[in-house]
Amino acid sequence: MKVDGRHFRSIWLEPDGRSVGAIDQRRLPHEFIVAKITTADEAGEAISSMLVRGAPLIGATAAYGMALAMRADASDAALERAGKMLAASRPTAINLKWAIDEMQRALAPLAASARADAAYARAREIADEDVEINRDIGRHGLGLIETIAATKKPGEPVNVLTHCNAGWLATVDWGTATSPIYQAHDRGIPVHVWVDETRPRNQGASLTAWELGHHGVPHTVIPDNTGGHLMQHRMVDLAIVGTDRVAANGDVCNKIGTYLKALAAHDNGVPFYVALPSPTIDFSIDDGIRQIPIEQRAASEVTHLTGRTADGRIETVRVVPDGSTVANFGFDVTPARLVSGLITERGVLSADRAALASAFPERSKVS
Ligand SMILES: CSC[C@@H](O)[C@@H](O)C(=O)COP(=O)(O)O
Repeated sequence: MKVDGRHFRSIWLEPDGRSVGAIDQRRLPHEFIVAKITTADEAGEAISSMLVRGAPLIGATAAYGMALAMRADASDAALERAGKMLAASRPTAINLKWAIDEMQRALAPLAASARADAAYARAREIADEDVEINRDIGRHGLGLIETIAATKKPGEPVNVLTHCNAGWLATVDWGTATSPIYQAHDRGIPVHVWVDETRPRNQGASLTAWELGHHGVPHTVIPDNTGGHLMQHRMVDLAIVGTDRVAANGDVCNKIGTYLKALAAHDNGVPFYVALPSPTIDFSIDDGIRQIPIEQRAASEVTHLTGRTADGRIETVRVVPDGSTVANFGFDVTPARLVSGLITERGVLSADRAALASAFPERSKVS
């Protein structure tokens, strides 16, 4: 997507053919800085520090991390070691494990001398496939927006609520939840997005708002607790969120607070859709609530806030009293019964085992 009129992906291979460029998402929206990742360890650190984040981008970064590892040492032991190190960088997004498995499956049968080139080629493919998948998610999700737009008065926007950042920054390009929105906007359908700020790290306020603004999509940032009120007053036509892992039964794990939005949507008859690429499906898990590991992050993400002062300095301030205990669960699970549908690259599916398995038979048999 575009940044100041110039097309960017969130991650790319640098012209030197070895190192990897990525937008440093910790600095947005205040500073647009490109980071260079030159080793597998740096790729792991980029994921755990959230320089890159969002399930599909975590997967693509891990794939490039495996390629960087193979460049340094293409032995069997290094292939195993790099996979373990990268897999430990964040626990919830299954795309991480998916990408590492893909890389190991492609590289293990090869002679060590052939592994580095093959690893860069497969990482590039994983990144390119993500772009195509997200484009297709947008095509399928567009139908949902078009149906609602047909019920509106001329010029009246379709109001979409989203949580966290499942935009192009969270993927390689297009985003998952945002892809239908961008495609509707690009076709001239009036869309307006309610952007949940998404405490504690504020991915909505900092990243989704930044992306939508750069693409010219009308949007309003709201405190996390606002969605229920908006839904009661018919100010939300549709909710679309992303996900870090979908269990085989259709349960959806996403950024903390997603479940509360799904409950409010259910109570108010607002359609609640989840957009996902197939690598986000974990067919090895049957019960999302019991089995998906939920990341717990540093207390400082809750106790402190970072922002720009009036004179342009970036500062971090404490907002919680000294001595208070805090909890920082990164994700929650929305039961499948609250999900109106799953927007995938192969169409909009019901959130259940049969629909997932029949749309992705090759994946459902593997795990
Ligand atoms: C297309 S991204 C889907 C999810 O990864 C996204 O909604 C999300 O929760 C991201 O969480 P984050 O902690 O910022 O990595």
